[in-house]
Amino acid sequence: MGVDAELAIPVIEFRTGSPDLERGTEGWHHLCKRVREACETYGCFEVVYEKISREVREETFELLNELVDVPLERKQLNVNPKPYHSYFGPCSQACLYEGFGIEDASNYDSVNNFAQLMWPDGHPRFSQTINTMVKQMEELNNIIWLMIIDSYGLREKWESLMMRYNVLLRMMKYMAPSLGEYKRGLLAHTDKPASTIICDDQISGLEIEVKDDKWIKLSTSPNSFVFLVGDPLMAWSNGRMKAVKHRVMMRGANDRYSIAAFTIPVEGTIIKAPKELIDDQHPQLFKDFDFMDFLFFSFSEQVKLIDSPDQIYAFASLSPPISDQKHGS
Ligand SMILES: O=C(O)CCC(=O)C(=O)O
Ligand SMILES: [Fe+2]
Repeated sequence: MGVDAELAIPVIEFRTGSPDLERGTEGWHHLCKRVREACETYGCFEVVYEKISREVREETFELLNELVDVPLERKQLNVNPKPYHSYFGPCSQACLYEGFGIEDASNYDSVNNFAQLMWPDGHPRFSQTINTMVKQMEELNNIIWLMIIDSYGLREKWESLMMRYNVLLRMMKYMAPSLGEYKRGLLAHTDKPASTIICDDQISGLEIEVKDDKWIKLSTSPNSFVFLVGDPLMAWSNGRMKAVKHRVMMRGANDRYSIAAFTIPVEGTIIKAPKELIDDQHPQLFKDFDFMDFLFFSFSEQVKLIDSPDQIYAFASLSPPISDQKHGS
């Protein structure tokens, strides 16, 4: 169905140096409320975050341009047994898409190892810039997660609630379609990592579903990023937040470049809704589950026929749901 040009997702500003970013201030609580509302209503928002400099951002995209020119046999060295962590070239399901994966990319050595696979003589500027970019995106993600925790009144417990995670960086290119075409760049899906921060080069293409088959196209500014709630964060919130269905659709003469910082909870992490988010009005929707088991499940052959947003229900839903009273904590 159609793309609505009128509707837009919330834009939330995190102003550098502002007291609003100091935990506990009135401004902080106001931002927490806006973040929570956006995550519950849309499952995403645009965040204006100038702390990540335009220079680093522009250089990141220049480097991504260099990366896509690496010979295919080198690109194919980017392999990882974990789903969605490896290189994918254009294929029948996504003929415009190409993407690379760097696991634990806020760790310099991981980025450097990747760079050495792609460029046998190494590429220190790639390793440095990409690692800097990812560390700053991770910092942004941490602020947003803290806001989510505080927005549900769970401040006292934040240390136990904050999942430990690594950042999976994916660096992507979507080729421009033929003249006049409006063509799929990436299949509609909900994200399987806990949450995602996307940064693009202002060539639009990312669309989110606001209601059944009603889509809006996002367009970001050079200082903004898109935060997306993934299935595990939705399950953690006991269904209060929405895991947003999104896709990439390409039109026009320009290729699109984007990078995504995915939060991958560390091995052994159990996704479990805090007991404060379970009550009679909000019975527990999901059983506690191991994040990695879910990730492997959602990319397995048996699951291919299940629509992406339904996979988490197939994997972990409790039916009937159980309220706190019956379940205890
Ligand atoms: O490239 C984009 O804008 C979106 C990428 C995405 O949704 C994904 O890799 O899961
Ligand atoms: Fe996605």
